[in-house]
Amino acid sequence: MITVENLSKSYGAKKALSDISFNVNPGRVTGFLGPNGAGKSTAMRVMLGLDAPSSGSATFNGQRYQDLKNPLSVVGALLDSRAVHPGRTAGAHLKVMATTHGISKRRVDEVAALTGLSDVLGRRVGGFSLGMNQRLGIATALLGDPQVLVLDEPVNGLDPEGMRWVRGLLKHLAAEGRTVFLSSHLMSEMAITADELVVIGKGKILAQAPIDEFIKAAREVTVVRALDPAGLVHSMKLSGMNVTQEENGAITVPGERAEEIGQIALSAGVALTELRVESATLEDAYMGITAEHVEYAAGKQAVKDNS
Ligand SMILES: Nc1ncnc2c1ncn2[C@@H]1O[C@H](COP(=O)(O)OP(=O)(O)OP(=O)(O)O)[C@@H](O)[C@H]1O
Repeated sequence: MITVENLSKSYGAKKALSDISFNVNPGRVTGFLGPNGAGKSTAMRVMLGLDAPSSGSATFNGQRYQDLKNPLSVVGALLDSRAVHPGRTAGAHLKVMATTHGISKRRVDEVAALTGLSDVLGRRVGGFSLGMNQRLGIATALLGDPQVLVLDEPVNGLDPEGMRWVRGLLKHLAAEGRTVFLSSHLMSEMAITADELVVIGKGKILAQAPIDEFIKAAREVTVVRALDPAGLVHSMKLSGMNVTQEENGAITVPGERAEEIGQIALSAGVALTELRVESATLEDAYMGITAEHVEYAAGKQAVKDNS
């Protein structure tokens, strides 16, 4: 379990994190989503003790990362997969990490096999593709067989097969009861990987919810087409519906209203050619919430400027 409480971080006058609080629970994959510059990497760096918070705290099962006796066996982290010395071989890197943290050499072979790196352990990291670097970063994070994983953009640079592999691995680790926390810009990937979402914008938490609820909260729309659209729109408006006629000829109404529209069409004697409810996607929900945040911020700024 990761607990982030009232965490703030400023770089000079720049507030990268403003009083953020959230929990990341075991047994689930939790996605950390936010636009560029939202504060995801800063939050992860502070959580892992690489940057000091201005105030607040982040703990792993109640302990700060800096206070953990065997950090690699509690928290596995991937922040920048290119941070490994390019002249070192992948095997040497993993062995050094294992030796300095009291982890057996056998575990190096296990994580290499798990991440598909067994055949390239003798190759220098400088010649690795971004995808191979990511695999090495994930192998390093798994070395200590940790209960918690904190991964910044783990699928960055992976091909579709690699992405599928990471997705399967993260779901498997969560199913074993581990806490998995990852950031990603890839909305489609997050939609099929994460169980839970924490959304951040401009250093503030905008939402934390199970991904299904998050998407459900975004607006659904009922789409209808008819042989006599003008007649149907007239009848729908008489019933008090908030109707929009789209340029492509479709008629849309906010919410799930298919049954009511079917009844109205029947009473009006209008034949329907299409009637369906369109659900929001993760991207719709995300764009909605981050756009609202931008509008809100602009409003606040305008008030400030006028005062
Ligand atoms: N060392 C630093 N010095 C000054 N400002 C910083 C520093 N690190 C981050 N920032 C600023 O803090 C804010 C948050 O940055 P951060 O890298 O955490 O965002 P992010 O959500 O990870 O973005 P991205 O998705 O682009 O990686 C940004 O405005 C960034 O410019």
